[in-house]
Amino acid sequence: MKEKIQKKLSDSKAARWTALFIVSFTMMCGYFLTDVMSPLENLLTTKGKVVYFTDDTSMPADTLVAKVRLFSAANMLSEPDLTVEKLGAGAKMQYQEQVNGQQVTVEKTISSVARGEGWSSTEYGFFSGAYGLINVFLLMLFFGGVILDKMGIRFTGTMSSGLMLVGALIKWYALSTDFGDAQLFGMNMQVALASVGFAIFGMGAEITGITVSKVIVKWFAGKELALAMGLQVAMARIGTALALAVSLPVARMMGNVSYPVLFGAIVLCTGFVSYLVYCMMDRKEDASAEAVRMESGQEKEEGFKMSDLKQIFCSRGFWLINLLCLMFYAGVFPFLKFATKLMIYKYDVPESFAGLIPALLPFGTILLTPVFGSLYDRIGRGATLMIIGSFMLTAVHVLFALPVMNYWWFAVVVMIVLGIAFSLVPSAMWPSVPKIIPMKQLGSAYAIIFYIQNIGLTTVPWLIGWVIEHFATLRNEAGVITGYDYTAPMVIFAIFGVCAIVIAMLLRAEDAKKHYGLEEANMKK
Ligand SMILES: NCCCC[C@H](N)C(=O)NCC(=O)O
Repeated sequence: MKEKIQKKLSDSKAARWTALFIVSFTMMCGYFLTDVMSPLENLLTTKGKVVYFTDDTSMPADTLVAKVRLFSAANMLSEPDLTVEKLGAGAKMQYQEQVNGQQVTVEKTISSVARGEGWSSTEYGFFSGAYGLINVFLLMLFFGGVILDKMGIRFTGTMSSGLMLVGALIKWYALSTDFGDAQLFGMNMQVALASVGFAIFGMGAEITGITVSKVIVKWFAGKELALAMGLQVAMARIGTALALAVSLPVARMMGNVSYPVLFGAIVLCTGFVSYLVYCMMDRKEDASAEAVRMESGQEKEEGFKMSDLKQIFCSRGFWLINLLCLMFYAGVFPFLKFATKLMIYKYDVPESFAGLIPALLPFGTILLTPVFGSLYDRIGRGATLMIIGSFMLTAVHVLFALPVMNYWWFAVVVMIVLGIAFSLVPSAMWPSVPKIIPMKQLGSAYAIIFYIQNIGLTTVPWLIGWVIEHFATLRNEAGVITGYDYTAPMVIFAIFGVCAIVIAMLLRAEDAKKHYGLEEANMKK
């Protein structure tokens, strides 16, 4: 009689792709919430109500009331019974506006009215960077990696996806509440509390990120690893793209910035449940792997020891990946936080469409990341792909910094190029880590990379918010904001790109010396 040969659950194609889909869904929900506030920068940084017109322009409500009153007085019309509170969808307004140097009377219809929160650009930058606050300053990402290697995938992922949910709910509470002039930690109470929520969420999101990376290596090592990682990143990008595309329309429709966050929190609940489902599969995979080990008489793998960290810290290739990740991602994710407003003020895109142009970036990566991942699996050239991606990132930011070509279509083309760069580097970088660091230290290795990356995700939005407030904001004599000049912030982003190029080249040289195999295919023939 033929003996039954034990197989691991992950040897089944259907099982491993199902596991991938489930954990990627959890991550996608997290990415949605991460960027759900990015298209709301203009609304958050406007004080009082904002009026949206049917022709897709917007205006602070008190400015509109003043203009309409002035128009009525100048035209000897009876004083309109108009206050900011009375403005509502469907109302028709008449006032005068300068068009091509001439005063013309315009008639507009209000499509919706939403409440602006009156944050400063610095406050918005602080809030956006708060994502990595606990990860960086309380070293939680580092400890998260150690917890992952010590306590395992099921415990860590359940804890971290729960933390994402708690953080999202705090953020929603902060944004849906009017705290008046109350202060917390010497800051506007709403900004401070929303930042605390975002920091707790960010801790959960990043620990979930390293857990999901380890899950994928566990199921796909020696198989379609880069394709699987590419697909996971692609699904995550769907979350980012949806956030960028739907957030502002939802906020406008509901009249308040808190609703997109509430929607994100509900989505996250489903992500949490899907991780619990994955935990059942993970248990089965462990049981089947143990049966295979027993049958083949293999030694049990030694568990993670703190001394293993030394091996990680001593690898030059590992540090180069860290630095590349820091610089490359500093030029992408923080940029997305400010990109919608850039579209409005530099490229003159109507506010309701402005989020769609940055949304092209993640949408493009949805297709391309798995394509490049599969390319890396089959033909290799990982380090080269990273160099090309870094060149493209730099070119994109230089083009955005130029004071010319301020056309919306140009912004679209440049954003597509950024999408290609943002597919090339992640699809080659993440699957390269297991070529440098062994499996049992992988949780800690990914955690350290994410930790260093989070230093950028935290401090770069602070820097850019501050630079926009002090060097990019244009005001008239009365101190009223009239526009923005984005040259300085975009030059800063371009510098990150240049650093990424240099580091990616050093990484390729190191690979040639140490034979990590970054230029070789992942799939064993
Ligand atoms: N906006 C989400 C930030 C997630 C950062 C995360 N540490 C990460 O790098 N994930 C991989 C990726 O390419 O998104």
